[in-house]
Amino acid sequence: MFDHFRSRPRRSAATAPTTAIPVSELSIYDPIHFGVDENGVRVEVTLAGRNLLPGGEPGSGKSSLVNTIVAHASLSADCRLWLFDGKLVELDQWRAVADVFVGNDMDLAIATARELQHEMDIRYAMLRQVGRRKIVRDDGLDAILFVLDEFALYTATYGSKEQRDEFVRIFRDIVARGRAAGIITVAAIQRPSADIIPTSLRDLFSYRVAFRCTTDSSSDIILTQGWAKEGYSARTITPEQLGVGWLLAEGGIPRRIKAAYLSDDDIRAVVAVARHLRGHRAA
Ligand SMILES: Nc1ncnc2c1ncn2[C@@H]1O[C@H](COP(=O)(O)OP(=O)(O)OP(=O)(O)O)[C@@H](O)[C@H]1O
Repeated sequence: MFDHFRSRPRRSAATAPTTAIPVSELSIYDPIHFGVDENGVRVEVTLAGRNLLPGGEPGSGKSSLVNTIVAHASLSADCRLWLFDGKLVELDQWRAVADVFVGNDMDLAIATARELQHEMDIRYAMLRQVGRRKIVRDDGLDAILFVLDEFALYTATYGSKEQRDEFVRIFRDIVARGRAAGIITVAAIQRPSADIIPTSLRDLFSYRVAFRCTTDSSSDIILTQGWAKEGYSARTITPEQLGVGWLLAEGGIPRRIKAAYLSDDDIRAVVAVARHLRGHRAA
């Protein structure tokens, strides 16, 4: 339906050049492998049409989960990668396959977030024209994975107060309205606190993962007030349990998971395949 809007033709393994590594591409509409639960059962999450908030102490495993998600998205020819990496090291390996890559430049972060907001508005206008509410898999319009690692660097650290406020304003709009327009937001948060992630913003993320936290209240800030009292607290995760977290999905009961992990070599290998699938587009 929206074929004229795609700037890049969909490619498949069957139509890829013969020099391409023979691997079939994924779709961002497919479930993403997150890891296993405490019974060893595979945990998969479909992120299309959703937002995800991973939070927890430094070194608890947030970026590793984000890498797993970006890996899936990079192998999905129907997904563009808009990566904001405030620390410039967490997502840097994906730069070669990112459509957009923003580091610690606050002016660029605001301008790029505005661009994404504009893209969202265009998509809403297109949906209105055809009397539809949301973009779906077969519309022929790429989804956008919008990743911020680390969220608070853009909202509480870099730039002036005016810049940070402006960034938060645009970010909130994208998180609130983006899902129907095919924009999936993943925002990683260190040291969760109510001033960094107010409840009204947190609640726009229907999937959340609480990695190790130092207090019940910071665990509840990620999940929802009250879960710690029920026994679902990321405070119980020890520093040795890297990549362990509580996954809360759309109002269900938190599930303890051990996230999958990609080493730097694994990521390099995925990037090599993704470059073929994505036709070497780079940010
Ligand atoms: N699922 C996992 N399995 C095994 N090891 C892991 C896993 N997740 C993370 N680790 C280990 O923990 C280290 C820190 O993880 P990661 O960088 O994801 O933490 P983080 O929460 O993003 O930290 P920061 O907030 O400082 O960026 C990794 O370099 C890796 O060695």
